[in-house]
Parts: sequence; structure tokens; C-alpha cells
Amino acid sequence: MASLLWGGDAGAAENERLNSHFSNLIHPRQNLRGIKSTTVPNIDGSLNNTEEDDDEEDVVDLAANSLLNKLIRQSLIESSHRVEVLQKDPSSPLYSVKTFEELRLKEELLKGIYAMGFNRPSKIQEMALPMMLAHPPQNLIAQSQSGTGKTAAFVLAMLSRVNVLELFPQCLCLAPTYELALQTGRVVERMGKFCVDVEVMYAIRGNRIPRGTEVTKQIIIGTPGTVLDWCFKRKLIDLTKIRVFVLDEADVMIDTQGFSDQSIRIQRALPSDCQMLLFSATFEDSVWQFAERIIPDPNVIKLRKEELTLNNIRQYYVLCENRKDKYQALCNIYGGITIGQAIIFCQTRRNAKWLTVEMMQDGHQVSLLSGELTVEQRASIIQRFRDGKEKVLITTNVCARGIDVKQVTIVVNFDLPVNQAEEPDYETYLHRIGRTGRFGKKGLAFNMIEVDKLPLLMKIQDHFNSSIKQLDPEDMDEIEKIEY
Ligand SMILES: Nc1ncnc2c1ncn2[C@@H]1O[C@H](COP(=O)(O)OP(=O)(O)OP(=O)(O)O)[C@@H](O)[C@H]1O
Repeated sequence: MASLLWGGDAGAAENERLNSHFSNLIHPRQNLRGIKSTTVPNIDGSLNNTEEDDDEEDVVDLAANSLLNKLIRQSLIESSHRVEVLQKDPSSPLYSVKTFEELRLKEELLKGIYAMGFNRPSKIQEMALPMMLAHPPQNLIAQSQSGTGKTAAFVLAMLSRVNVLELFPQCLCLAPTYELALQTGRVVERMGKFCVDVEVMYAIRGNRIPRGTEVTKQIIIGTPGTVLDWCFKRKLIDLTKIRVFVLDEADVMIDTQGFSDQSIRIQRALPSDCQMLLFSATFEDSVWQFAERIIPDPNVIKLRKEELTLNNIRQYYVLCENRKDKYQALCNIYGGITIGQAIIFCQTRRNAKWLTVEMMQDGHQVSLLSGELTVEQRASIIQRFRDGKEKVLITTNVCARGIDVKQVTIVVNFDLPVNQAEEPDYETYLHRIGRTGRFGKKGLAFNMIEVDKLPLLMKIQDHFNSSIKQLDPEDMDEIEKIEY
């Protein structure tokens, strides 16, 4: 299938320019929204620039995290929970499928799915696909964590609903950033590889189309602002002809100023029989409120996330006087036990850089992951770490959530996670430490604590009702006894 940023001979040069621009996905100097564009430290560890904002904590950027997750994902995320379904009409039968054949898809689409290596529908797809492909079309709100197969599901729905004989936009998908739109577009391209007459086009910033151009591509993927512009100001898309409307990453979308209102304006202009689908990785109240405003009469599908727990994790703390002291304690622990791979969390970029330099000077293989890197650079660092090229990953909160490195057995809180009120940040603690004890494995966690921070640690201990034992960093016998 063809993928064009925009069609028409007159646009060939522009098209090529954009294609080469986007083939690099994120230009090193074109960071994502919210990521400060400061000097990028060299991946080899030469940290020659100290910026004023090094003392700041890295802000978690939802769109950047979502993109990072997509870039580093290796496979489908499985869940042991059951899919919960809330039907618009509870009396209608509820179908689920165990194979893609049962969906009676077009031959070329089935070929595309198998070419992607999918053997059977994922858990959420088992329930969502029959609803999404039903006649008459049904609206759907679906929530499940990143990596469970939502994108593949709605791409399949869009591709199966396109009428190839009609050369105008029929499916419209809104995404929060242009990088995320491109990722979805890539899935359309891969899955639609054998659907030779289906074309996709990106309504994203930078993709300029001359006035009067007739848009003949059937699938449009774009960000709300540009889509709004194309629909209302430039009249490139006739919303009354859209059959499938997808709002992806609703949780990220509502986090961006103006996107909810823009999406609602677009949705209001769709025909009443247009199928409306909304997806989110999380479901806070704000996402619900938005989803219910924008999707009329929906079926709802939810797949709960595996709970993180501290049960399999032995937690220790070491009392220290200052940063140097913390580092010394860390070295003693490092020297005393056999460490597979470790992640060390610091609260500020400055501390993370300092620690990286110290460890490198002492001959350790470490890498640094912090928020001033582009998402692409972060993905490459995580990949190297996963491949075992470095044993230690030093990071700030930018890596606290969602990133699985299965072989990590040790997590070190070089600084305790605290919120702006200087209270313990319990959720971040759980996300940092909880990653080691996954898949029934045992993990180890060490907290390096200045004496005045001890009350915070005690609060964490009480909050999780789990014991955090004190460790004497000078007592090598005790350290060596720690087994995992
Ligand atoms: N049925 C399937 N069988 C095998 N792999 C699948 C299946 N469906 C999706 N995948 C793969 O699993 C990964 C996650 O799928 P997908 O991107 O659709 O999930 P998602 O829930 O949309 O996550 P995100 O919102 O982060 O993209 C992708 O690599 C995708 O190719």
C-alpha cells in the first residue's frame, strides 16, 4: 500500500523532503514537546556541559513516554486479568474470537496480519475486534495498558472499513503528537501491505498542501490542530464522509492544552452513523469524562493492568552523610554482591551526571538516561542496556515507569523519590522498585538515605506495610550474605 504525506505531482518535491525528514523520526535537535532542548550529553559518557536546569527534576512527559514505549517494545504485553466488558445493549450477544479467521476479513488484510507475525488476537482484541467490525458499526471506548494490542485493533478496523473504490478520506485517526501519528501510520502501512489500493496520509504540522488539492487518500492520521485546519479552514477533508473516527491515546490527548476541545469540534461535525472509537492506556476520571463526552452510546472494554507489588523485593537502606558517602556505600555493596544489572535512580540530572562520571572513572560500565535526551536516543540507550552492553543504568524519573528490562535484579534509590511538598512520592517508589520483582522473580532494592531523610523512608515503609532493613555498608560479611 502507498503511504503519502500528500499526493499530486506538484507536491513531489515537498513530499520527498518530508519523507526524508520523517524517516529520521525525531531530529536530534527537534525534541518533543516538554523536553527541554539543552545540550545532549554524549552517549559515550563524556559529560562536558553542565546546564543551569541540571538541578531540576525531569518532568514525566506522557507523549514522550508513550513514544518511547512504542520504540522499545519487543512484543505484546500479556495480562492475567479478564477483559471487562460493558455493553451499550446488554441483551445483545457478546462475541469473542480466538482466531483472526473468525473475523471474515478480506484476504489481503489477513495476509498483512500474518505477515506481521500475529498468530492469534491478543486478549483485548478477542473482545474488541468483533465489536469494532460488527454491522451496524458500534462505538467503543477501550482501556488497557500500552502494548496490549489496541493500535493493531483499530488499524484493522480502519483497513477493513475502507472502500477502495472511493477516493476520499473515510477513516480519521487523531493522535496527540506527530511522532505518534507517524507510528500509527507505520502500523497501517505494515498491516495494509497487501491492500494495494488503500492509502494513508498524515495531517501533521509541516505537511503543507496547496489550496484546492483534492485529497484522495482514504485514511487520514493527524494531530487535532492540523486536522481541524484541514477540515474547517482549508476544506481538504469532508467530515460528513468519515465512516470511522479514532481517538487514540486519549489520556495523553487531554493532557495537552486545547486538544480536547479541538477533538470535540471535529467529532461534532461527523455523521451520526460514523463509528467512533476511543483508546486510552489509563483511565483516570478526567479521561472518562472526556470519553463520555466524545463517544456517544459506547460499548466499554477494560483490561486491568498487573498490579505492581513489593512482595518479592527485599528492601534495604543505608544511612549516609552526603553524596560522596552514598557513593562509597554503593561501591561497597557493588563489590560485595554479584550484580546482574542494576538501575540507579537519582532525583536530579545533576546528581545523575555526577554519579555517572564517578562510576565511569572507577571503571564501571554505566550509561546515563535523562530527560535532555531525545526519545530516539533514550530508546537506543535502553536497547543497549537490555542487550547487556552496560551493566548499570543511571537515570532520573524519566525512566521510572513502564519500561521493562527483565534482567534487572537490583534497583538503587540514590535519592528517595519526593514530591514538591518534600513528602515521599509513594507511587514513584513503587514504580521504581516494583520493576525488579516482576514475573515472580526476586529483586533487591537499596535506598541511600541522608540522616535527615530517614523519616521519609519510615513513611514509605509504613505506607507499603513492608520492611526496609538497615544495612551497614562497612560490614562486608553482612553485605555478602544478601542473597537474591
Ligand atoms: N495479536 C497480536 N499478536 C502478536 N503481536 C501483536 C498482536 N497485536 C499487537 N501485537 C504487537 O504487540 C505490540 C503492541 O501492540 P499495539 O501497539 O497494538 O499495542 P497498544 O496497546 O496500542 O500499545 P501502544 O498504545 O503503546 O501502541 C506491537 O509490537 C504489535 O505489533
